Amino acid sequence: MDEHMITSEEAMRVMAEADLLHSAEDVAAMLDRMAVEITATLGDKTPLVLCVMTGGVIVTGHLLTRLNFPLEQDYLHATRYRGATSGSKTITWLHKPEAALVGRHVLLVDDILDEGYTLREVARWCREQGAASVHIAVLADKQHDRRVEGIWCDFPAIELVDRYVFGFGMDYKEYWRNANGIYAVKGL
Ligand SMILES: O=P(O)(O)OC[C@H]1O[C@H](OP(=O)(O)OP(=O)(O)O)[C@H](O)[C@@H]1O
Ligand code: HPA
Repeated sequence: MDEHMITSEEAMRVMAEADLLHSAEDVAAMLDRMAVEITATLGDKTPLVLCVMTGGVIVTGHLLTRLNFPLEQDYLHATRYRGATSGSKTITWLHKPEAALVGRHVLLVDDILDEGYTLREVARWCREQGAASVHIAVLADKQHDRRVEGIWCDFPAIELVDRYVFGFGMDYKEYWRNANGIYAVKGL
């Protein structure tokens, strides 16, 4: 068993003890607002929306149904936590988009901006590929002073306290990405 894995019984206990920070209704309202802001900025730019897998999959799906303008969709997979609750400083690319980025207005969509290593590297790579612009949208923008230099967020849906969170795409040791809301792990 992977050192970071927990049993489904432990996963049940984590959920039972967790604090609900934002309900599904809160999240929906914040995504509505985010979609309006993205539309104002990118609605006439036919952006290429890139989902940052795995965590970005749920927010990307919910967001896309709120964007009523022409866009293209692709995905990438970059990871640095790999099931742990603290990450390495370097990211591992597991998949790069098929779509050409040259001259495109790219919108990166991810679940959480935490220390920022992941999105900083992904954004740097997009620019290196020739993107005309790179915007970043995240469901959760965690508030603390450990952010790396050179990262930004154009469209944060929710500002979060500095706790380890799960739900709506975010995992606790690979569980509960499916939780319909944002929860904080007890004690973390
Ligand atoms: O701002 P950072 O401190 O870099 O952390 C945020 C990143 O960490 C998580 O991905 P993870 O590495 O867990 O990959 P996964 O989505 O495939 O689980 C999350 O989905 C973000 O991409
Ligand atoms: N929860 C889940 N995944 C994460 C977090 C978090 O708080 N920070 C970075 N990746």
